[in-house]
Amino acid sequence: MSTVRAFSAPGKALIAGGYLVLDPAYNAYVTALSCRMHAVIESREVAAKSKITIDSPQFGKGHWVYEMKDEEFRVEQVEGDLNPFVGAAVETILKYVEPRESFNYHITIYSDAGYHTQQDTRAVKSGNGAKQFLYHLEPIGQVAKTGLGSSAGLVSVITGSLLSVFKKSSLDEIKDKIHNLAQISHCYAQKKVGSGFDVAAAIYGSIIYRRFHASVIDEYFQNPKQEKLQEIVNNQWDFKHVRCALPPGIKLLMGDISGGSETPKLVSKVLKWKNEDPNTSKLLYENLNSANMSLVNALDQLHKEYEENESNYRDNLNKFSTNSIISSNLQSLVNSLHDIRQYLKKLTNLTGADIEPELQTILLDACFTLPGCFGGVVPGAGGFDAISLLVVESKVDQILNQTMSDSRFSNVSWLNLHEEAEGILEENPADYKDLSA
Ligand SMILES: Nc1ncnc2c1ncn2[C@@H]1O[C@H](COP(=O)(O)OP(=O)(O)OP(=O)(O)O)[C@@H](O)[C@H]1O
Ligand SMILES: C[C@@](O)(CCOP(=O)(O)O)CC(=O)O
Repeated sequence: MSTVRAFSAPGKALIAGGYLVLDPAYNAYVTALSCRMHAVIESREVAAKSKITIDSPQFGKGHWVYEMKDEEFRVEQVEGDLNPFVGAAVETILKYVEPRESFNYHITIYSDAGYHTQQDTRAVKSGNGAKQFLYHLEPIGQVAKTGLGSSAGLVSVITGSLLSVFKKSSLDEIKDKIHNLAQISHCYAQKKVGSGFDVAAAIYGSIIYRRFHASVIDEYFQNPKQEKLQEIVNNQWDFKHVRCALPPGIKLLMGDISGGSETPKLVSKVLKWKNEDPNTSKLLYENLNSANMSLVNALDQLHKEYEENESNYRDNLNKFSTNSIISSNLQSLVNSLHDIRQYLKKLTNLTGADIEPELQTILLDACFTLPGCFGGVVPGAGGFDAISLLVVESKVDQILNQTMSDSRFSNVSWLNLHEEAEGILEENPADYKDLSA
């Protein structure tokens, strides 16, 4: 195997399951996106001390060096500002692998344009033209993010690339271990055990996801010993990640509202209300979950319809986009998106958290009148960040044109993104040459 290898992992949109995904009782529907995080890893001549260097050349001060200190596999950062996600990924992997031989790995990170604002950037293409990335002047912490899960992608590609080279393995052989390690590192960097759907999507791609129990990771945080880490990472975790993808001809269209939301604040309001009113919240969660599962079921039925009779399926999509007859499976898709919104709106009113605020309600209602639109939701934690629509693929250009001259959509920027259902992948290192010059 060559000494240079490259990996990429996708960003995500949580289409159904916001808030519920924090509870291992419920399933969520997560779509992996064409916006990906990349890592190119190279083994360099070993110096006096074993070390790992990480460069993120698209951002100011994007340079971090970590040295391994002793037989305890302790790591010390010797260059660069604090980056908790990079630090946690490096530290955790070294503790897990316990490398006995000296090493000197150099990782270069590249992130696709969709993760961050595109203002004040310069585009740089790789030598063979296969990849293009935007370069910012500011350090990463000062560049506005879009909420597609850059930290989950980052931790996943660092973990994936390092474990692949230390174990001299292909990704498929060690994917579950990469997942477990990345979840632990991501939680450690965030100082809390979250639902983990963003890391799971970075590793496994588009998935129906049910979270692991927080105790799996808490156990290690309480006893952060090497043996404990190895035991936990090597165990089979009790969580669900079933591959999924949108049915053919149906596209996810994401619109950026650039309003910004503070997810932790929204989550703490919802959890406070849930504790204070367990009966009402239980009923609402159950109803919201039924609507989420109706969406999953409608998408599944549409896949089946396509497999059974493709021309009939395509005909139904065409009829829907010309506002004529609507097939029962497409009607279920429309109904489920509508129901999800009703319950999210209820959650908004009961908790006081701006999950589907009035402005988003007006916008989503307007979207529903667009040609070929099945409906849409506020993805993830909701708020003023973004909207996600499901639309007939062949109508996308018409939607983009029509909304350009319609004042109801004046604060929406349609994102140049689509579903790319694949999780972490090995890439061709030649595609990243001459980028960081
Ligand atoms: N290209 C990158 N290079 C280096 N560090 C990065 C890069 N992208 C993200 N990070 C790290 O991840 C942090 C952002 O993570 P955070 O979880 O706040 O946002 P996100 O994952 O993009 O969005 P969200 O969690 O809302 O989906 C940055 O401050 C930085 O530490
Ligand atoms: C509200 C929550 O369920 C989803 C947050 O999703 P996002 O980061 O807004 O895509 C919280 C979580 O699962 O981390």
